[in-house]
Amino acid sequence: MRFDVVTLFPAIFDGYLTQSLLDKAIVRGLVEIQRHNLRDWAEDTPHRKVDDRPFGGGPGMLLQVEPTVTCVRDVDAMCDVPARKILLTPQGRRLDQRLAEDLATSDRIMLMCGRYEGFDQRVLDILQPEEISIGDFVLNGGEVAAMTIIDAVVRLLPGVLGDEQSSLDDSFSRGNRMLEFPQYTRPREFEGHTVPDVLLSGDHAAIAKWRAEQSRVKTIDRRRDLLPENSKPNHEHPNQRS
Ligand SMILES: N#Cc1c(-c2ccc3ccn(Cc4cccnc4)c3c2)n[nH]c1N
Repeated sequence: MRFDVVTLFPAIFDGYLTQSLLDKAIVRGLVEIQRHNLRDWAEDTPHRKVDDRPFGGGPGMLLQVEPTVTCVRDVDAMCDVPARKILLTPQGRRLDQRLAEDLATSDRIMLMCGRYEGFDQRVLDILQPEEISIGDFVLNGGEVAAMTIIDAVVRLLPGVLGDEQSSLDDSFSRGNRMLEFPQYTRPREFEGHTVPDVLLSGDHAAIAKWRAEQSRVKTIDRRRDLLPENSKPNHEHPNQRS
């Protein structure tokens, strides 16, 4: 899979791209991530300006339609595989595991990271990107959301996680809508806190039963909405692909 990230701050991704799981996936050719600085498409070259004040007044600045549309079209054309265009915005469809799994089926994804107050509306009208939000809180730009999407998607790609780390049993993965059971490792005791005896018993049936019960109790306590009898579909955003 290839990701193309359009951003005013490509350097934000430097540390992220060298973290082990992603770095290994890149080295193994399982994923490719290309960054594109929107300022490289600025018409006003001395100041590389790509933003301006909103018509009709209001706070802040908007990213202008001309450099953005030109950039996205140029980036899309850099590779034969057309990119699935995703625009990060607080107004987008909420990212969840189901959407991450859908995104993981794409061969190429372009992540459009805005800043300031976002993009001129004509960027959305012309390019028709899918709009995705990572949650009901306000960030300063799309870059953190883009990294979140890359993180959630790359771990789902075949071969990225070893079998022992399979994402299949994760909370939320592939329809699994239960929170994870508590986990323990060495030492067996720390400051008087011990490991549940069942986990040391070697009785795999009893361990499985205990873990299932722990997941159920935790889910009821914290995320009753995840239980099948309470689940509601995550309605697709109006401009979301089916
Ligand atoms: N995805 C996602 C997001 C964002 C987000 C994404 C892109 C941009 C570009 C600019 N801002 C600031 C901004 C502030 C106020 C109004 N509109 C925009 C962004 C916020 N915030 N929260 C999310 N879950």
